Amino acid sequence: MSIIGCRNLNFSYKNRSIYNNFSLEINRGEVVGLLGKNGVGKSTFLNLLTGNLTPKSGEIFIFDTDIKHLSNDQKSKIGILYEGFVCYDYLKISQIHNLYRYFYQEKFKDDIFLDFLDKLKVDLKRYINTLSCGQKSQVVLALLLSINPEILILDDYSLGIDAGYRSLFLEYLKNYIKDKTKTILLTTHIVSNLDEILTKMVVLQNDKKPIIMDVKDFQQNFNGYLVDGDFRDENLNITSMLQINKNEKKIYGFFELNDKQKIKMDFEEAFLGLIGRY
Ligand SMILES: Nc1ncnc2c1ncn2[C@@H]1O[C@H](COP(=O)(O)OP(=O)(O)OP(=O)(O)O)[C@@H](O)[C@H]1O
Repeated sequence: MSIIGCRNLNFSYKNRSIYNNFSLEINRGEVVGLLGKNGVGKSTFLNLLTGNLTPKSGEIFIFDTDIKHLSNDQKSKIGILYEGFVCYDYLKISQIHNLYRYFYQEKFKDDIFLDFLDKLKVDLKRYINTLSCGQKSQVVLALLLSINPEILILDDYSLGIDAGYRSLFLEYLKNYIKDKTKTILLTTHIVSNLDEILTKMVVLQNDKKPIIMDVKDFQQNFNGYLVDGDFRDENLNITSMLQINKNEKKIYGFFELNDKQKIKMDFEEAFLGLIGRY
């Protein structure tokens, strides 16, 4: 049973088609990155998934249930971070904390929230609207993790947060998914170290079919090579090319070239090799 998915999804904004017969299955325990350049349709997918937008046609399901028919109990097991985090700006951190405790009762994990807030080092009496963008993100992410949802949907979780907090949050996420009962679907523009938690990547591309693959398969089969500046091979399916100078360039793709120098790549470089740098 897939826990999140869509079948033959079609969606357009007026005449700009974003999804064209898009199908996706995410299983329980997977951590899926919905990735791609600005404007390819990442937030749109999350908005379709959460019912904020309605598709032209196709089915969208969560917990194997059409999203139109999700029960309140099913909804309470989903934690969503919207891009730019809609948050109760006019409340103090302590008030929003109490609100969540009251609403989620024993489901709310106080220790997780307080542990995060301790690292944030701000007074709980501060109003949310007096916090910096990154601090607001930290409060919202702490609230989300504290309700311990079965499904976590994070739209651009890295917005405004610094490298230290991002790495702390990734550590928490690793712990959160350890028993393989939780599922995460996230979008982000910061892909460095993402391979530490992602199991699957869904790479959306303008006017092209999305690439859906396991991160391990991507890392094993995607290569980059340093070649001569004038290298050409019409038979190679080169996903992107980076001219370094007149005599050298890097080429990337799902191919093996035994007579060329392979580039040692981290996930970020491989990802840029896949989608191209602009
Ligand atoms: N309400 C709207 N009306 C018309 N076009 C829209 C609307 N919302 C988004 N778009 C367009 O649809 C495309 C997909 O937008 P979306 O926000 O899903 O992209 P994204 O991949 O999340 O982008 P980013 O990485 O910049 O957050 C973009 O080209 C955007 O300009």
